[in-house]
Amino acid sequence: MKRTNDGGARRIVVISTGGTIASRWQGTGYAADASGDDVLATAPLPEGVTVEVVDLFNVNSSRMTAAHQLALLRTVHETFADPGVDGIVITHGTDTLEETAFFLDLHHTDNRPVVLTGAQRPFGTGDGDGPGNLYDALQVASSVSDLGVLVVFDGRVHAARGTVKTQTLAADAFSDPSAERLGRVGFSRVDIERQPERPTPLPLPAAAHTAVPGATGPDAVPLPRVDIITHHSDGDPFLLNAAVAAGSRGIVLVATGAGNATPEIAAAVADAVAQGVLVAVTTRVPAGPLAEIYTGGGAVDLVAAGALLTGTLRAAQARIAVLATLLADGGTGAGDPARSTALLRRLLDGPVRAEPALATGGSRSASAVAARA
Ligand SMILES: NC(=O)C[C@H](N)C(=O)O
Repeated sequence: MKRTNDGGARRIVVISTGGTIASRWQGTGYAADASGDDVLATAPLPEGVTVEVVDLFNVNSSRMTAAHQLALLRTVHETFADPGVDGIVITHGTDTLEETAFFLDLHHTDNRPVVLTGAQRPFGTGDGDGPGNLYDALQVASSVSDLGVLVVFDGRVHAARGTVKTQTLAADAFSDPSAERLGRVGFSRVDIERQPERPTPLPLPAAAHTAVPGATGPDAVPLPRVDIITHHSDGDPFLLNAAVAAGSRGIVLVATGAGNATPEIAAAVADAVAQGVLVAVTTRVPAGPLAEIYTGGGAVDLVAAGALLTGTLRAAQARIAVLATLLADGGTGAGDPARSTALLRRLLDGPVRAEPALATGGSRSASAVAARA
């Protein structure tokens, strides 16, 4: 379907992927099943905008896979091959929206915007937030440039990088706990208050040309396995070792505090790295950077074991950075580990070092700091 408001000088393509914005009652619970045309029909169009709809898939986003994300990335590139397109809006479930947004952002080379949005309340309900979010997303997609991939939700404009789902049900579902939002949208205005920080984008991965969502058998492209493992009191290396044994090419360790675990886990990380597995360390704490402060199984030892700290990126987006690295370096995770490590370092924020006074123990000795770890 194509819709135009008032001459429609700005051409926006809406790519529909499912989520609550497209979800209807199935008798036992909600699931995505409304078409992109039906979703678009719920929203008014900003003045001067023409919209075309692409129905790509229709899934609850907890079922999103790397094959879906690669297919979406390919569709974005194909859509922007048309110079007459001014921007793209993607409707997406909120559960994994931050992963897809970041994956697209890491590969986004165009100055035209890609804006992801969705809803916390289902399709076709009188109190739904989908129509307003879609209207806002269209407004942003038709008026900004050079900001990379954006998340527009509940009147707020967020950079893809760092933005996570912070509310399970409330309408203001997204924020970056470590940074301010980029801007606001509302009352027919888009106000951008700061520029996002983005690394040099990656080229389109070769696997993007062949990965088929849901494919098994000969159509299935072997995409690298990347696992997330969370540390906690009583934590041991069992799951990390099991992930390596299951064929993981990348592991995100969700550590405690500023990036700490145990000596046993640090030893397991060293073993994994020796086998060519990329290991990134993030934290269970919602906000703030990772930092090399503690030994005794802390971030100092995890880095010495060959892991990379993820700056302020949290688990789901750190996993996407590892996945994108592996895809860029050969597509299957069988590339050169040293090259992969250098590339992943570029995609992550640089590790934040401890203040010199604390790193050397200040008036305390370094071993006293270690003993307190
Ligand atoms: N609000 C939502 O969109 C949640 C939904 N389960 C999804 O991610 O598809």
